[in-house]
Amino acid sequence: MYNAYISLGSNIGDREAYLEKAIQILGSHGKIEVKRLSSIYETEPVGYTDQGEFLNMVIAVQTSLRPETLLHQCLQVEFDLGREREFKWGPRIIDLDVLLYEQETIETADLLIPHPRMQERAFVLIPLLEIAPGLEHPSFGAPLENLLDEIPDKEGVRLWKQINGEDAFVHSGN
Ligand SMILES: Nc1ncnc2c1ncn2[C@@H]1O[C@H](COP(=O)(O)OP(=O)(O)OP(=O)(O)O)[C@@H](O)[C@H]1O
Ligand SMILES: Nc1nc2c(c(=O)[nH]1)N=C(CO)CN2
Repeated sequence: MYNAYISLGSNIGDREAYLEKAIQILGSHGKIEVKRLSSIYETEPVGYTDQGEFLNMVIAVQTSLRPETLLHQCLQVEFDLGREREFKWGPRIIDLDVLLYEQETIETADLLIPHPRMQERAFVLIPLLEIAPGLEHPSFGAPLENLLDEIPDKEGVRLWKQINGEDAFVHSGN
């Protein structure tokens, strides 16, 4: 089994329901076990800023799937929930990114791990550190805490809903 971290984001419609459904679907095929859930954070949009606030969270999973297949499962969840790709960094009902897969670095045409922008995104690092304190970034060889310290503006990430561990949402096989 391999350990991986996945970030989720939504800024259209019933944002919390989309996060919840995405986690349910991901865990429903039996190959991905959701081990930990961060709290949900409400976050100001980064990049393209003329859009609504996001809900963001990070989950820790254990899986027998290799990274490419894990990515495909994530893209399938986006498809199942009806995501339409409008434009890069634009509004979306659901977005799933594979942040880390063990301590591997992967660079293929379709998949970059660690996620290439995770180190500059407080909306990723804050929930990730909540469930995985002490984790190191495989490429920089630096603790994620240090990378978060280097991000100047973190006020745009606010705790929205505290999640208490494993039984917060129904997941893994349901
Ligand atoms: N680690 C990764 N996790 C998710 N998608 C990835 C990853 N590495 C590469 N990709 C590719 O990125 C594509 C998804 O891009 P998408 O439109 O969701 O980007 P975005 O969410 O708008 O921007 P960003 O990548 O900055 O979060 C996927 O089709 C996938 O092939
Ligand atoms: N706050 C926030 N901003 C974003 C997000 C996101 O999930 N949260 N996702 C983006 C593209 O992946 C671009 N900007």
